[in-house]
Amino acid sequence: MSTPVTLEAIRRAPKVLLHDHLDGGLRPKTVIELAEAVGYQELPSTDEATLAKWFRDAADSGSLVRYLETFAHTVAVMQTKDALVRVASECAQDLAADGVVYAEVRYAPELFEAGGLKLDEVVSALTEGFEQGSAAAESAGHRIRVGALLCAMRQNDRALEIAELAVRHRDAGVVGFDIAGPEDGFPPTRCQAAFDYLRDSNAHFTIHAGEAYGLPSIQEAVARCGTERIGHGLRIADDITVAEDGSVTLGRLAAYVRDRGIPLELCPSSNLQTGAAESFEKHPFGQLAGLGFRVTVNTDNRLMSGCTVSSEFDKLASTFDYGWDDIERFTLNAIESVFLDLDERTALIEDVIKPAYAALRA
Ligand SMILES: O=c1[nH]cnc2c1ncn2[C@H]1C[C@H](O)[C@@H](CO)O1
Ligand SMILES: [Zn+2]
Repeated sequence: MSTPVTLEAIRRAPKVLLHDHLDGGLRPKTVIELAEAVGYQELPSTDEATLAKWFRDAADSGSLVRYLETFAHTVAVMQTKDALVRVASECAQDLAADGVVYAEVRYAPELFEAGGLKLDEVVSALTEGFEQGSAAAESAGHRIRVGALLCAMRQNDRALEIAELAVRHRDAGVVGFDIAGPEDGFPPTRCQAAFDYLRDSNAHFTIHAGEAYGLPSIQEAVARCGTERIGHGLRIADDITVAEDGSVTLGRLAAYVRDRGIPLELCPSSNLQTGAAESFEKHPFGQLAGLGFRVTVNTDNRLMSGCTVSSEFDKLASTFDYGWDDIERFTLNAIESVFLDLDERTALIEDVIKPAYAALRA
């Protein structure tokens, strides 16, 4: 008898997370304690449950720009080395406890300079935190490996500097690069020099595109910048036409993205909050998965969405009636898309993922 697909069983299944923001995943208790330690007075509440609800409600704004305003509070308490180490360590432990075996966690180093830390010190502190957290998780019986993605904020015009930082740290905890922040008005080609530099350096990157802006953003990210993966990318559905008789036609861009197997880092709960999708039922995840796009399941911001990777899988499974075969397929989609070398990927697939899903189906 196959194990029923429940939230509890999904939590025990090995999962791979490609799109999770460090500053969107703090524990509410940690936000409160760090704020107290540095004398930050602007928190909307110092009660854990009230603060957790405040983040979810404020992020549930229907606009990416308003959603992003909530990060002022988490970023404010992440300005010292100790705070960074703690936040990264807890992140690794929380993901491991949720059954994540490999995560690429992203953050923007340029946001953590206000307390006097240099960019390289920020990255070293966070790498130390991820390592500490992974060691603690292993002692608690959950094995996880965390790689960092360095984001440049689209509005700050520091992309090349951050890309160089990512390359400097690529053998020390950093696996790639991304651009984040407001999408409308900040097209990916504004950061073209950074992407050209990364390609010349054989370094990996993904690009947030097709979340708060549509097809032109995805087109630039793929065709001009040469992105390996697309952060969100759900608006690729705008290039898919379904006729009255149910027949489906893909436009050139959608066909290219699907046929090249370009991974989509989908984050349904976040999309509901920013107004990119109306509901789980209407989220393009189901359509894209059905058409053979390389879809993956992600959290984006666990604090702002009150979610985990397991809860996202659970909601998708109940909405689209997915079983273990589907959950394993999305997990394999993710591990095939990571910025790790082939040996490490293969070891995770053969030694961890496949045996676990075979057991769940048995
Ligand atoms: O979904 C998102 N789209 C664009 N930017 C985002 C999203 N979620 C978080 N960010 C921003 C806010 C964070 O401060 C920054 C780096 O993690 O990335
Ligand atoms: Zn994101």
